[in-house]
Amino acid sequence: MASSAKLIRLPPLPTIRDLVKLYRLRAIRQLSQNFLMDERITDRIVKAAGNITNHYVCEIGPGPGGITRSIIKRRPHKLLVVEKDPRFIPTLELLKECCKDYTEMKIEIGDIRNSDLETSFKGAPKHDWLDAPSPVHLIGNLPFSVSTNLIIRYLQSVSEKTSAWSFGRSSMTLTFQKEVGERMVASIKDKQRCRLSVICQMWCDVQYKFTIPGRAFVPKPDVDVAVVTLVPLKYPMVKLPFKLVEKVLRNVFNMRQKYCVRGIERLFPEENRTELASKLLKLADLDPTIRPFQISNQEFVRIFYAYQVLCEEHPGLVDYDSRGPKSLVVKNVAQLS
Ligand SMILES: C[S@@+](CC[C@H](N)C(=O)[O-])C[C@H]1O[C@@H](n2cnc3c(N)ncnc32)[C@H](O)[C@@H]1O
Repeated sequence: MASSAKLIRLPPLPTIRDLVKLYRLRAIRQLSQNFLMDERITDRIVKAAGNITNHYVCEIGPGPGGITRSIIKRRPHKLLVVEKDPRFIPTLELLKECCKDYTEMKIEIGDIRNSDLETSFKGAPKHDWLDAPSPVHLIGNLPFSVSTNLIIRYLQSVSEKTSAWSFGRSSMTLTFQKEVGERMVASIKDKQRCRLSVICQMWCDVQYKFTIPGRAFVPKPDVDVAVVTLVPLKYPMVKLPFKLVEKVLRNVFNMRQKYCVRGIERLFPEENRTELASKLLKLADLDPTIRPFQISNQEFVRIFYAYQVLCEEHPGLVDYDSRGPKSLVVKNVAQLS
């Protein structure tokens, strides 16, 4: 890799002064623009993604192109960069020109949440889910404002094998606020364990790679940043609809400090709550007095399947939402009897 990197002539990364003067650029707070200008760090992020040479890469939020340079040095076959801020077009066009002999680079100006990754990577080989991970990779120093929301969407796509995961087990190498990264990998009894930990671990092998100190960014954010990789599991821990799993976790973790039975009760209309919660716990063979963060992934799987059994017995439960209007409760109670 080191020898091929030498052959590539990339323009130098614009300095901060360049960014301000040439592009009259000011980091926009709403777009979470905190730039990485240190090549050693951007190289390390890309290295965390594994082998990308001749592969298909989507970079989310390239900004002035620090990580983009590190990606290009590794010569992917195709590189799609999705950036919301059009002020970066000239810098990105320059990079596109430099790598055109070996990497087909496409610049998409828009919101990553509207990007159709399946169409963008049309032509990439489709791997069987049980094969080695696919040659499609998502890499990004994500805007904090969208990162958690985006990872939930991507996990749903992983569970449904759609979007980038229609090509097989595509990997993600993304940055998060340090505390969010710690939550994603938190295991049983860890005080950081929450809904996000379990939902990530149901479908992916999640690894906290390293921490980037806030001072490495321009402008410096108030927090440190985690680089996390997620590779979909060959055999997901659960084979149930994403929405069901998400709903159970949302309710159980709603009462973090209380016995788990309290959160489980919220899955059921008030009138039948006690009876159905105790039935679920019996089916799942779970102690009602443990707290949500003390529940292992395997035990959560038993809870999901027990809830599924109850939903099949009482179809009205599927749409029941404890936050919903009272009328919904009455309707569901009627269906339960
Ligand atoms: C934290 S900065 C990182 C920039 C660059 N990758 C780096 O490491 O220096 C986040 C980038 O994402 C862009 N961005 C923000 N929201 C976005 C969205 N919804 N879709 C695509 N890009 C977005 C911002 O304009 C910004 O360039």
